[in-house]
Amino acid sequence: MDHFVYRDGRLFAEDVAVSDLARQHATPLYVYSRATLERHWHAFNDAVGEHPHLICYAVKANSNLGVLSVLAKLGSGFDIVSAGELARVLEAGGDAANVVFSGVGKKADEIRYALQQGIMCFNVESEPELHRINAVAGELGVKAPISLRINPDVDARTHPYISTGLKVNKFGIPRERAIATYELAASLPHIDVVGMDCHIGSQLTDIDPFVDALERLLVLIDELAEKGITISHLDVGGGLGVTYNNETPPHPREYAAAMAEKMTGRDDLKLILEPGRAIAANAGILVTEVEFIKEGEEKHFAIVDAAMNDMLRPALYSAWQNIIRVEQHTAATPKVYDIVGPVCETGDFLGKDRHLALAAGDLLAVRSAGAYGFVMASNYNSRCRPAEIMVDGDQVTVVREREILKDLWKGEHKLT
Ligand SMILES: Cc1ncc(COP(=O)(O)O)c(C=O)c1O
Ligand SMILES: N[C@@H](CCCC[NH3+])C(=O)O
Repeated sequence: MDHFVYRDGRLFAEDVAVSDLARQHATPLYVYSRATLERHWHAFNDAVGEHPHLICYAVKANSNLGVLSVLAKLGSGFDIVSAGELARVLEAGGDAANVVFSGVGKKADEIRYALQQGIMCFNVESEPELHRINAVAGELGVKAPISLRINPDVDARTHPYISTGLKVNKFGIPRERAIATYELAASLPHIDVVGMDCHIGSQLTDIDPFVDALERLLVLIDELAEKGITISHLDVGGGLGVTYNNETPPHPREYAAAMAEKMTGRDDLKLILEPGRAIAANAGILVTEVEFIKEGEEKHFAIVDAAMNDMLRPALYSAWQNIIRVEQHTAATPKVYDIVGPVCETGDFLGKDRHLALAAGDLLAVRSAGAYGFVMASNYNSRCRPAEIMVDGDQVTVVREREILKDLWKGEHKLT
């Protein structure tokens, strides 16, 4: 069941009319649905079934405190890539003991903070990082729990910018060096080897590369055991895609069940999944207002008040996001529009060649905007970043206020 639906020609987020939200909170505006977040998280968690497991939501997809707090209340774990993300998880009520720390460039300060908070595990991406973690843990007089992120060299068949599991990618430790690196880790005094990890890319729409990667890692785990190194968890990363247009990714249930099935007979190996997009993308929309209709020589443009600084995916990856009217009724004539923002870049568009009936003042919703939407927003062109709102039934919470840049115009804040 979708929680962004039309009723009597008006788009609703759960039980609240999106046009009412836009009027009250101004546009551009991100709107999230609590029920959708919960449903997606449960789809993963329930499908794994009895096998010991933990869903570690990838915070980078959407680190809004309201979103994190919904997931923390469900007992979710979290996959983080910075100290900032850890601070957000803790602020939202998440448990450090359920946090895995990924990323190729962890700084010593970040490692120290994560150790002090007692995270579950560092997903280590290189030998120098291993030495750095060992040194910081030594200073603190503790042992750092680690897993190695292995690059399984499988083709995720996704956009080249978001494929991470190939030899040419900067991520992980090559399969060929895995055993030697584990032996190094096991020899370091302040390292505790607890797991193995991989993440092969994002927006995958096929199940085969996931299964392939998992099988390759299980072979490695058995080889490791023969060398006397036993681990207690296998983290297969995130990456499950969603439907933006006509993609047909497996359902989270199907994906999680397939992963769990491969773990049959290995009850001492906890399965960790790190979904981000598949939990958050379709739990959010970006609402924007048409400022002007501009007739070009060869194109019709709808200039809207959201831009690439609010939603970067179309500009960065030529990503296609569905754009729909917030109120279906209109007297306008349908035309083929480029939906563009006010930023001074030719690449500033939310959608191209969209068949829509539009007039100035109309509200539009960019769908599937809950993941890699606000988190990739910037202040480019000194624009304010949008407010973010959580809807729960008929309840509305402003979880992030619009920035105060507007107050600059009134002279109420000093520029720094
Ligand atoms: C290590 C790691 N885990 C999890 C994710 C989440 O990926 P996705 O949002 O595609 O599920 C990412 C991003 O691709 C990642 O780099
Ligand atoms: N930001 C990307 C995905 C990157 C995944 C993170 N490793 C997107 O919008 O699709």
